[in-house]
Amino acid sequence: MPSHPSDPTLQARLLGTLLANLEGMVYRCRLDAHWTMEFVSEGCLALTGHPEEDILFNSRVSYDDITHPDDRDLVRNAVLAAVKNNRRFDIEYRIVRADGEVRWVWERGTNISHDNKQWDVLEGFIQDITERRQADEALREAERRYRSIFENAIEGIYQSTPGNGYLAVNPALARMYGYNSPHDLISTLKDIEHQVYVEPKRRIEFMQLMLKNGVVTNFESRIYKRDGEIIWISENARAVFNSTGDLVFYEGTVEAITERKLHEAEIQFQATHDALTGLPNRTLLYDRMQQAVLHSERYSNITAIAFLDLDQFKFINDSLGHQVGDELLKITAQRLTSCLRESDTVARQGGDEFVLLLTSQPDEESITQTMQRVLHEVSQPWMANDLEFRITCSIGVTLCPDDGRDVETLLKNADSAMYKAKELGRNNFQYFAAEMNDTVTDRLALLNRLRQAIPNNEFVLHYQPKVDLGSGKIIGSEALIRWNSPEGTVSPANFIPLAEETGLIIQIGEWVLRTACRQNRTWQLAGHPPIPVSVNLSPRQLARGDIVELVERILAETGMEAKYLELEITESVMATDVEKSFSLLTRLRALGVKISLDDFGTGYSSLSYLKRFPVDTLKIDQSFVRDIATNPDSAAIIKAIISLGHNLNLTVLAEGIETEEHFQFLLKNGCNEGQGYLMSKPVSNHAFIKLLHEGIRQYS
Ligand SMILES: Nc1nc2c(ncn2[C@@H]2O[C@H](COP(=O)(O)O[C@H]3[C@@H](O)[C@H](n4cnc5c(=O)[nH]c(N)nc54)O[C@@H]3COP(=O)(O)O)[C@@H](O)[C@H]2O)c(=O)[nH]1
Repeated sequence: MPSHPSDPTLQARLLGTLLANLEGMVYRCRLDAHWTMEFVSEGCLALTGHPEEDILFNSRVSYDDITHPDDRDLVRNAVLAAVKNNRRFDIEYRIVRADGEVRWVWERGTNISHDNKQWDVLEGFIQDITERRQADEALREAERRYRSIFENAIEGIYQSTPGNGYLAVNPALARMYGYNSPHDLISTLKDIEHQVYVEPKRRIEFMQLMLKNGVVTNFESRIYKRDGEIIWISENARAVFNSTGDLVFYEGTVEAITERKLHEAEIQFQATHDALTGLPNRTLLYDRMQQAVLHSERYSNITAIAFLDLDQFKFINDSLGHQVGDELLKITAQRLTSCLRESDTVARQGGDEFVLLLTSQPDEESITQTMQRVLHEVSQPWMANDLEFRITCSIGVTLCPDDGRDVETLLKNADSAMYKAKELGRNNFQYFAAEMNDTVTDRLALLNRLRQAIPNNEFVLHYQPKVDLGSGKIIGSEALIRWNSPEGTVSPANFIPLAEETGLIIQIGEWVLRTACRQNRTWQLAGHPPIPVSVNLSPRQLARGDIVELVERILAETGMEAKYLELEITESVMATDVEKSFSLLTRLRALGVKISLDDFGTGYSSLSYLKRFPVDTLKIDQSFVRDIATNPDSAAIIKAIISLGHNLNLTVLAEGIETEEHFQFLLKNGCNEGQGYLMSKPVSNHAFIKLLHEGIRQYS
């Protein structure tokens, strides 16, 4: 028969079972100096390591002894306070077990009323909570660590709400965004989308990515700092959901990447721009051209590609030095840029070649106007070494889609048109025409043949007499090269510029100098009246700097006296590297060689140099002579040159005299000497000897 729950025997047995199996110790003790135990449950041994009988009535050890010395006051104060206030006490403290191990315990108890008035009695329960305390401590430690990371991280850390505000940010993020403290940031930024992101749509993209993937990685954006400064940041973040799957907040890290971005931009810029001029380079040009071609095709508008080459740049670079050459390229880059719209592109193709990309052009007229502007701007004077210079350019223009629909073709066509512009006297622009491509092929073929001309003995010299205008007597000769190529005679006007461009002129010029001196000496040895021979000196020959040695060597080789050699240089040679030219010409003069300034009046050199430079003769350019009758300006210029020359004690020679009228005008105005078809065209060596003997027609 089952016992009734109120049966005292049953209750005692249940209580005994409970006490025996409790993890901890039930006790009854006196509130005295030793916490004298009157009763302890079976758990005493497990808790303290002491058997019950050792503790009861302090037989071997008191509970006060077991209490950790550092915690005894704490325990006593807590118990006394509770007793005084008639409350339960509830304390955590340490005990020292029999084996010396320190354990944390949790004690709850109360003062109970009883008949003995000698001492108060406490009843309670003491439980080992060491594991929990350790777990709590570990948790607190972990929290401390994470807080330290949060507080001291260099990266910004945040939690933000989908509602556009911040829940928490660390000091690094506040600093990064220019705020005094995390609180300052959180209370100011209530609308992340507009207050933080420079492009507010980035916040929307951020949220969309979160919705789709739950994370964003390396999410790079530009953001406003508190003072309005814009910086680049990179975010790594994740969405945090609650147990029911609702989005609670986003949390993530922020890295300031402005420096990296600037560095990347710098690298990108370097990869796509020319280091000297800062202009887009070939890579970027091709890219933009490709886009422009597509645009032209889609919207049926014109894209113009202009290939521009500086005239005489190589000469300037060689003679004035690379620093001046670089300066000129930079100035040209600026001038070109100033002529175009922002949407157009000026690129440096390499060397002294530039490409202009003009998009969405309304018509050819507008392109023509731009090209005229470019020619004008490029030819403006510029200063180097305190000297004023001018340089011109030649431009080839091709149109998309009419002349080509791919980058390579368009550039090739523009290049061909540029060569045409060079051929037509430089300082002009030409639109591409299909037949121009043949010209480029022809040029390459010509160059190949030109290389073989000296070894194959294909050059000869012709001579044009120089005549004293007063007496009509031949007083000199100009050596002019002729090329009897196997394919026919090639005019020097066609191959000299090519030889100049490619440097072949150095070899050719040396051949001319040697041949002219040798033949002149042969005339003299044959008993013909000795007259000087003039040889054209290319700017490149002078720029090399060894011309004096070359002339000396050839004079020695041929036995010709220096006074019979005249070197014709152009004005530009004199005006480029002034000191170098001055020194070379002075040394040539010292040998006894004469110097004449060819094509005078067409260049830009300062007249002050004329006074200083060792020059003997001014050769009035034939373009002025040709226009004597039709252009009063030309006539006036001729008169001025004659007067200038005479004032400087120079001989003045006019070239290109083709008519009696030219002759009379020049004679009347005091020009000393002349050259031209009226007297004689350039003739062969043999024919010239004949002229020397027979003389030419007498004038005046
Ligand atoms: N560096 C070198 N340049 C040279 C050399 N030989 C010639 N050249 C240069 O080539 C250009 C063309 O020369 P060319 O066809 O020989 O023409 C010369 C004369 O034939 C021409 N001329 C002379 N008189 C008249 C005339 O009355 N009318 C007319 N239309 N042309 C005429 O002028 C040219 C001479 O020019 P210049 O040298 O300025 O005195 C030319 O630039 C030559 O310089 C060479 O060996 N080396």
